[in-house]
Amino acid sequence: MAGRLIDGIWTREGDILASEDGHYRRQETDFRNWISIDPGAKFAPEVGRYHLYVCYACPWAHRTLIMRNLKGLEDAISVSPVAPIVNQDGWEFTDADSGFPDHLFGKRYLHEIYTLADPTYTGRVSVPVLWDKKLNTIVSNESAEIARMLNSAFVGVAGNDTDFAPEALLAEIDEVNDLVYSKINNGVYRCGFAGTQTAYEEAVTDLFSALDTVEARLQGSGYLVGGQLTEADWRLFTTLIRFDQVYVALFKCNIRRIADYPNLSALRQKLYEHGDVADTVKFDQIKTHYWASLRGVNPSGIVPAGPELVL
Ligand SMILES: N[C@@H](CCC(=O)N[C@@H](CS)C(=O)NCC(=O)O)C(=O)O
Repeated sequence: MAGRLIDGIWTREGDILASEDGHYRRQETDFRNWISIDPGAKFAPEVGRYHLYVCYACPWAHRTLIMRNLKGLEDAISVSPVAPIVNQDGWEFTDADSGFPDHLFGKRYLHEIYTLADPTYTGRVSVPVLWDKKLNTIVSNESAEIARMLNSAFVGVAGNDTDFAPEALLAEIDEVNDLVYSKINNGVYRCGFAGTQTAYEEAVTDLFSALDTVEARLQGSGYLVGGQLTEADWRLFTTLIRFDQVYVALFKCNIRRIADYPNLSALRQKLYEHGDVADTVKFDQIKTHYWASLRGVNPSGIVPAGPELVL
């Protein structure tokens, strides 16, 4: 999207699409610290210390919003969502009246938050970002790791101590997460941002064969791992909820819809209705973000009226 920071200076670029060989590759993230209960840890789990910068449209940021919600961490960890449309200057805040202010610093762009943490930062400016108000720096901008920390590091601090990544199931959760990440969560982007017919066909075949695999895996208990609700289900959910509304048409993920898979539809419905999770799903922002921002795949920026939302 838009651009990136080079030695702390925002540099405009075109849309992120495929590499020269036609395949889309997601870049590794840079801030990889962990909040930990270990005595003497640099980042300790304290109420009111951390802040999440997110975009409601983003499936990666969505994981962290869901975990914050599931664990009852709303009062412990504050949030500033960026506006859903990305322009040439990257993710942007608005004034309070327009609904997307930076509650901590009143900045205009997310890249200014990255340079507060590291004035010479080089790299992509992505959401989510977990910010430490005490040390004034970024703890992490890797959603998988932020979600794990929110699940595991706030025991006794969180309003709800349900463990979505229990030790006994961890190996299997990680194994399912790997498949879901590479073929489904990131798989839809590999379809949408493919630059050649071959790269697209490879991605779309991988995507639908992985959807078939998880559909079969859900048969019986309705959950992916251990017959119980785990992080693996939540990580699949953020793609499922966007799929029929966006990915089918915009990213050409159109062999089948999630509505055509009974077990995946049931999981999508069940998780959407779980607790207050529906509050983290903002369909208007999801549609606006994808259709109006990703001009490389939708040059007009027109947001389609459909499909009808059946949930
Ligand atoms: N590895 C990151 C990826 C996050 C990511 O790609 N977020 C997108 C929004 S959906 C973003 O901010 N992209 C901006 C960019 O890469 O320039 C994570 O999972 O946290």
